[in-house]
Amino acid sequence: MGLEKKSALLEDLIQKCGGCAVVDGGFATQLEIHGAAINDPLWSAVSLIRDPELIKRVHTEYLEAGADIVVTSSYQATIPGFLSRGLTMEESESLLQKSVKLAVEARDRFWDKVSKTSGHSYNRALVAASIGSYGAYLADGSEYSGNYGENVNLAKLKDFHRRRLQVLVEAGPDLLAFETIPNKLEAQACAELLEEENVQIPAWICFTSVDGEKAPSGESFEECIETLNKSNNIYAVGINCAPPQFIESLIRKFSKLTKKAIVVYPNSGEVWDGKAKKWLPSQCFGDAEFEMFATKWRELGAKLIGGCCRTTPSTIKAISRDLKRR
Ligand SMILES: C[S+](C)CC[C@H](N)C(=O)O
Ligand SMILES: N[C@@H](CCS)C(=O)O
Ligand SMILES: [Zn+2]
Repeated sequence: MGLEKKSALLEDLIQKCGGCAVVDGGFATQLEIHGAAINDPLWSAVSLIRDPELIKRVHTEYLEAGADIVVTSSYQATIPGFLSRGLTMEESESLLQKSVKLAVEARDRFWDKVSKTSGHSYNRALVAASIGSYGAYLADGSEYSGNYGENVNLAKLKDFHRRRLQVLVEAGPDLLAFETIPNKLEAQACAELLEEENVQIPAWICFTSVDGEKAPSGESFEECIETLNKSNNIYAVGINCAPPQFIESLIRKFSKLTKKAIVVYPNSGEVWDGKAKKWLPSQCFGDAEFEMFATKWRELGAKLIGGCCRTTPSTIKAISRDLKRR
């Protein structure tokens, strides 16, 4: 299936949902709720090695909560990350494939079950392969600073992303989800790579923001989005893993900067301490607030809405209830 047909699948889903589809919530968060220890350089991707069944369980919980799109466990799954743990190239690539396979299996099993029941309100979900930023791989919090140092240039970022992208594409997800991109250079690298590799799967590119106005690097979103607007591969642009109170004004800003669909899935409002590797208590929003926010974000034109870190299936249930009411 080519790019146009796959994009049409996403468009159909958005339409079936009444104009706005629900993305799942914090994947790592739900792993931790089930007791997974992910304080590790591979973070949530360590579960691909240790507990693949738990990954399927978490995907299923988000599907049950009403997610129309599930995001795979590959955010911090990288070939260099796996190699530096002593895995072979073959094993590393097989774990990447597995991240897609697990989500597809969970989706198919769930859909097989619910599509046979009468009166259900679920849609057949799509699987988005997560592609975390270079900063996520560095595991030093730099997905929230955008500061990759002077030695990181466009070629290096493309090299970092290339093989993982190829393997994930080969595994056949419905979508590609570039997550927590903190600067213009990496957004450009991802967009150019999609074209160079002739990828036939629609992608979204999500940035983080720590001030509610700009990318973490300090670059304006106008600069960051410019290259993305020219790309046929990119279906949606937006924000993930930033605090929810920033989202309203960022949707307003993005609507002026792009004709692409807008995707938003913020975290709970807590702040990641990259050194201590833990979430710091901050202004934290609960399910009821997310439900109200989601109504507003939809009115402002977001086409894909969900949650990121520290949100859970109950957050997604609240968002889904709200967005599918009309
Ligand atoms: C989205 S952050 C909380 C992911 C974890 C981070 N890259 C780290 O490894 O420290
Ligand atoms: N998809 C990742 C994003 C982390 S910012 C997760 O939910 O674990
Ligand atoms: Zn997150």
